[in-house]
Amino acid sequence: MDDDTPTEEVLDELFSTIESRKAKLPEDSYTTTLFTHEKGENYALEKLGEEATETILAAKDDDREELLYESADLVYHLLVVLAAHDASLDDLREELKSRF
Ligand SMILES: N=c1c2ncn([C@@H]3O[C@H](COP(=O)(O)OP(=O)(O)OP(=O)(O)O)[C@@H](O)[C@H]3O)c2ncn1[C@@H]1O[C@H](COP(=O)(O)O)[C@@H](O)[C@H]1O
Repeated sequence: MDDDTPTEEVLDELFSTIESRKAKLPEDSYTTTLFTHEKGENYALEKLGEEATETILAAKDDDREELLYESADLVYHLLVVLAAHDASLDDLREELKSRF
């Protein structure tokens, strides 16, 4: 990811990186471990659940800094799971927009 990426483009840049990792599976990538773990998709789903729990605990503790940190972990793992199922960020945007 590029440090110069405008803040409003961060999610697109992150999702694009995740899709690239899924296609190329570079060895030195945490994202690759989520796509290739011996436990299969369960590993990424477990991580998603852990990050959701950690986000909830941060909110319960009223710890704003920790809430933002864990929310970022949660969103990253959610995007990996969406990519694993060939769902895109635009698909997610459309779903959200359909609820307006
Ligand atoms: N946004 C993230 C991101 N958020 C969280 N994580 C990783 O998710 C993991 C979270 O796991 P945990 O909270 O359980 O922490 P842990 O350190 O693994 O501790 P354990 O519980 O496993 O002992 C950590 O290893 C984090 O590094 C992320 N890893 C990568 N990204 C982005 O993905 C891009 C590609 O990363 P690579 O695939 O590694 O190249 C990077 O440039 C980042 O922008």
